[in-house]
Amino acid sequence: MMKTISQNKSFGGQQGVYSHESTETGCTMRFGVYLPPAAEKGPVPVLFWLSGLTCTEENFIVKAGAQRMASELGIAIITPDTSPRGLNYPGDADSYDFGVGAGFYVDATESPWSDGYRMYSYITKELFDLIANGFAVDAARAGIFGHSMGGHGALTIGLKNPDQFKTISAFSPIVSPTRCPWGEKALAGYLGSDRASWADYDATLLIQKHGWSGPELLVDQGTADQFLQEQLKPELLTAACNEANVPLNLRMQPGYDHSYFFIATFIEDHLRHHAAHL
Ligand SMILES: N[C@@H](CCC(=O)N[C@@H](CSC=O)C(=O)NCC(=O)O)C(=O)O
Repeated sequence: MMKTISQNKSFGGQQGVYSHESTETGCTMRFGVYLPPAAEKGPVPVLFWLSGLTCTEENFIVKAGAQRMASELGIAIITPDTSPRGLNYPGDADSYDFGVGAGFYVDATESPWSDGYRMYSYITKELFDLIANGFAVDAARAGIFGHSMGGHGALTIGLKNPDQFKTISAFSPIVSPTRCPWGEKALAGYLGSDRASWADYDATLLIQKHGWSGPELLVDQGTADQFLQEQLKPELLTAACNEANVPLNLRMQPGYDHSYFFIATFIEDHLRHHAAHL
């Protein structure tokens, strides 16, 4: 059963926040839904936004400034949380890059995480179905985008589910979690030490394996991003796309950092990109 936390009129549409009891994560999950005015007349295309480390459903809603353009383009935006909350596994709140706020959009296989840290299935099945059946959206016209850890989530989920998500874009994504400290910590913790099992959650390896025949991948990356060299490594995405003949529009944006100020600057381009292909 879904509960309404808040509903606010925004640019003629409505920004809502809701909660529900999730069977995938075994806890109460919150998510945001922006519905443009066009949704009053019929189902609209829908974008799933995946946020980064430390975020809840709220960061994008209050910082990205996406509602004005989503209203104009007639597109809905769904903003899930980034992990289960309240499960209280030992150590789950000890660090910002693992556990609470850091689900990495995987289905964990290691105990105790495997019980509730099922963000891959949560997004692709449970939340997707809830949105498709509970809101005025056309689930056959869905896209996915995200930031940092959420950019990794958008790339990996989109690449693995091209029939479900027709368009993909990302801001400052972790492109290869098997080759950066954030990713190695998360994948080892959630999936165990066998690196072979990590490949299914690495966008560069998924591109090698499956390719991508949808519209070009749009990726924005700030050159002044504090995580650029150690964690994000967009050059690995370029190499994978070149090898697999996957169309990539990687835009290096001079002077921009990792923050939502950067996201807010270029969010319009991403929304237009998705709207043009959905
Ligand atoms: N606390 C950490 C970094 C936290 C951080 O920068 N989180 C980003 C996403 S990073 C990759 O997934 C974020 O979106 N934060 C929320 C916000 O509203 O800015 C540190 O200090 O290093």
